[in-house]
Amino acid sequence: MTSMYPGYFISFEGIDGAGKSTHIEAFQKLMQERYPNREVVMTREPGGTPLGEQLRGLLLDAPMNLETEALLMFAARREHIAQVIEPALMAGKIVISDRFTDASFAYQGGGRGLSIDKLNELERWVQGRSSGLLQPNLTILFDLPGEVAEARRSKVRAPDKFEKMDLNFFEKVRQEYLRRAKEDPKRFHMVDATQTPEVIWDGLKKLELNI
Ligand SMILES: Nc1ncnc2c1ncn2[C@@H]1O[C@H](COP(=O)(O)OP(=O)(O)OP(=O)(O)O)[C@@H](O)[C@H]1O
Ligand SMILES: Cc1cn([C@H]2C[C@H](O)[C@@H](COP(=O)(O)O)O2)c(=O)[nH]c1=O
Repeated sequence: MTSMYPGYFISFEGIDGAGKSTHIEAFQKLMQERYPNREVVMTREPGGTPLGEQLRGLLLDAPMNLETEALLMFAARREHIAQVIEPALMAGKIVISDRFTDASFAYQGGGRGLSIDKLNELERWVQGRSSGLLQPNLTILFDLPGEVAEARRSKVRAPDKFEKMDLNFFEKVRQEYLRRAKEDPKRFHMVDATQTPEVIWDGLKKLELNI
């Protein structure tokens, strides 16, 4: 929602291995160069606060009930919004978050099958404001077929709980991301992540933002 705060909120999304991390730091630098009078805050979900990072440790490793998982994702998000995102946006900063609520819809909803009504309720609870829902102004979605992402994912580091999921899970996650993007085309910028990193970066550099 563009007019809610003086700042600007950008999220990066995609299935694991789609290529967000490859571009996010360079994108932060690009924003800082382009908008030298604005502070650029880089953060991530789950995480972004000391409590959120503790919850991340649990969420990425411990087996748990699906509703517990969704509630903890939103609990970490509530803290993140209160401590980091909202104060930065109110101060006119640019916030870049590696994942936000679209990931809950995609992973807990699409992937795991939690009802979208329940996710909508949690979203309203955590992000509802008198002027509407706190949402990113821009969401950059790296879209990639599950099998390509699987082949790209690191074989060096041990996979976390989500990265261990099968192709069918990631295809459902991807489809929910695509459904969300179709529902809100003004907010989403789609990246065809099958392209080379150079081509993807050229596209990101050309993005015109209404900051
Ligand atoms: N466009 C690309 N073409 C080929 N390989 C790529 C491309 N983008 C990233 N990679 C490689 O794919 C792997 C996964 O990329 P990256 O870590 O950026 O994904 P990610 O979406 O951030 O994953 P995660 O969400 O699990 O952190 C890395 O080894 C990276 O070098
Ligand atoms: C915010 C959020 C994240 N997830 C999942 C998606 C990823 O598998 C991990 C985070 O790992 P990353 O390397 O930092 O991308 O968490 C989720 O299932 N639901 C969420 O709301």
